[in-house]
Amino acid sequence: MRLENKPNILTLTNFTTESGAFYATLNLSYQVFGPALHTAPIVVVNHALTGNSQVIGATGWWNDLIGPAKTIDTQKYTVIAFNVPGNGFDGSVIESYLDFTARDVAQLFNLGLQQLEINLVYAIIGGSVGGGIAWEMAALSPQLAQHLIPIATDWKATDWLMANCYLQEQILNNSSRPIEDARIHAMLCYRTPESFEAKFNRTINSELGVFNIESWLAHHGEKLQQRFQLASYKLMNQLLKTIDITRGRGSFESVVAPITANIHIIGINTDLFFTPTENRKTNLELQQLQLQTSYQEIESIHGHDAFLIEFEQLNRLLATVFE
Ligand SMILES: CC(=O)SCCNC(=O)CCNC(=O)[C@H](O)C(C)(C)COP(=O)(O)OP(=O)(O)OC[C@H]1O[C@@H](n2cnc3c(N)ncnc32)[C@H](O)[C@@H]1OP(=O)(O)O
Ligand SMILES: N[C@@H](CCO)C(=O)O
Repeated sequence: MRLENKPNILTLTNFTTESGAFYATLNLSYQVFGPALHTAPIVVVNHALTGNSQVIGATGWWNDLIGPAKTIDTQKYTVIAFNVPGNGFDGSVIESYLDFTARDVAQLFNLGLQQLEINLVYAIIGGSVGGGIAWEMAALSPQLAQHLIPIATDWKATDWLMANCYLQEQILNNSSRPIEDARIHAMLCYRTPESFEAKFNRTINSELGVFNIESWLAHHGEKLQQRFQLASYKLMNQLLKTIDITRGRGSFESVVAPITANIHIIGINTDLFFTPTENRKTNLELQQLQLQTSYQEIESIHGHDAFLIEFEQLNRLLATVFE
């Protein structure tokens, strides 16, 4: 799948990943929405697993939150969104998905901002793996953002999340229909039993002669197969499982202490991937360290994907940050 408009491209040179892989050059693409760069406060938006830099527009994935006169008002804020190199939407190529961690991508995004002479942004916001990359960006450049808004995410992948990513990787490497089968499994993590019951209630798809939950899962599998590449899925899955701002750096306290941003954590009461329990713990630890932090929760039966569904709540929770 292509982006609606050709993205801008930055060339980053001599980049060594956390795992020691050397890239002489890497292309980092981005899109800008709203006022030109350097003419208004900047909001960095990080995409999630199957997203891209097209945050708004005909195929935009956050149109309900971002745009003219929306909560993140593109008449007031310049929105910049990078593509994760290798996400399949901009032609950028990486050698192996195993080379990269969430922190590497955060480092690339921060280098991209530096190349654009952006030293301070109003906010960094992202959902799921995009929120994890936002945490990593703040840990790498603690004074970069005035507001850090991690949604449906945390500063670390838990063992439960790693376990599901491992299963995703097994499917992606071994199945004869890797993208379809991986997406079917992933949908069980992105939603909840209550969400399925509310949608389908054991009904049968009379046209296909299968349960509606089955045809719905098959539909999501086929849809992703049409719009996403296998190598990109493997990479995004690898990024999800490697979120951890403390890896190789010491204690959580020492890593977060220098962060000057006002941290607005937004969780989802039914998120199976990044649980509200973990989010509350993070908020409490930040409070104890006297960082500027708050925790708010989206209430939804839909689980992790609620950050792409519950826009009324998301708009309300973010209104004060962007008013
Ligand atoms: C932040 C990011 O980067 S994400 C980037 C964008 N990501 C995505 O778009 C992810 C894929 N999409 C989704 O996960 C969802 O569409 C969301 C989260 C965006 C919205 O969820 P919902 O509005 O609840 O839609 P839901 O998951 O029920 O799916 C609806 C689809 O299932 C289809 N469907 C519904 N019931 C059935 C059924 N019984 N059998 C088969 N298909 C069905 C609908 O026709 C619809 O199809 P379409 O999407 O091709 O139009
Ligand atoms: N539905 C989301 C889930 C990942 O957080 C996506 O496809 O990107």
